[in-house]
Amino acid sequence: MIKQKGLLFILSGPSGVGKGTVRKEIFARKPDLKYSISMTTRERRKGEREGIDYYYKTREEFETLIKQNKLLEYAEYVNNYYGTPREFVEKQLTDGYDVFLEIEVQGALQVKKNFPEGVFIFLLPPSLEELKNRIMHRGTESLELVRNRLNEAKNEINMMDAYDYVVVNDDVRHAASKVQSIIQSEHLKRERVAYQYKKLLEVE
Ligand SMILES: Nc1nc2c(ncn2[C@@H]2O[C@H](COP(=O)(O)OP(=O)(O)O)[C@@H](O)[C@H]2O)c(=O)[nH]1
Ligand SMILES: Nc1ncnc2c1ncn2[C@@H]1O[C@H](COP(=O)(O)OP(=O)(O)O)[C@@H](O)[C@H]1O
Repeated sequence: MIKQKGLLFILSGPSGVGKGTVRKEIFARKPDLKYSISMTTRERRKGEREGIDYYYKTREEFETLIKQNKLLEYAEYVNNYYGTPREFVEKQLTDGYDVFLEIEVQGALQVKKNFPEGVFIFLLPPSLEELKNRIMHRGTESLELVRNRLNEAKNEINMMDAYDYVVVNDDVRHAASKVQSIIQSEHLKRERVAYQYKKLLEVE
């Protein structure tokens, strides 16, 4: 029997909406999914670990990876590069595993171009006011950066139509459950299509 390819899920949305938080909640539940660890040129934060949170690269190393076409997508975000390793994702999908990306909007739109069969999930804040609170409470940004990020968020929210699903991140556990339901329902959808196709062949 031919092994079915895995599905690719992309969780994206504006900065500060809670992508990282929701992703961690989903993975704490030990789902049957492979998380794609990104590469970045940003400094390693306290508590972060190489190969668990990110693969940390110099700008030079990252630019070599770009030239060698080793990234499925990449984006420059607040003066740092972030990108998804192509080989890991393709290998897991071919081996039949589902892969989960948590990336910003520019990168998600690149994946959409190259990988339209992916399942694109947009995480939306309950309101812009709440988004501002979340960015400020995270405390890693100056007031000017908060303002820039909010303006950027408005442009990013306009890209929502390009996505298959929208999930409001009102409560972390609730949002994580909604994303898990989407994953389940995409599997059911695929099984149904496969079943109908098999039936069709039987009739012939
Ligand atoms: N395009 C792209 N974005 C990524 C990737 N990995 C992480 N990001 C996004 O980069 C942004 C900054 O991430 P990070 O520096 O960890 O800070 P955070 O704002 O605390 O999550 C977040 O929106 C992440 O979702 C990637 O591989 N590609
Ligand atoms: N549902 C939520 N309710 C309240 N605060 C949240 C929620 N989701 C995330 N946060 C908080 O918002 C801030 C931004 O979350 P983070 O996961 O870093 O966002 P992103 O990865 O999208 O930039 C963090 O301080 C996080 O604890």
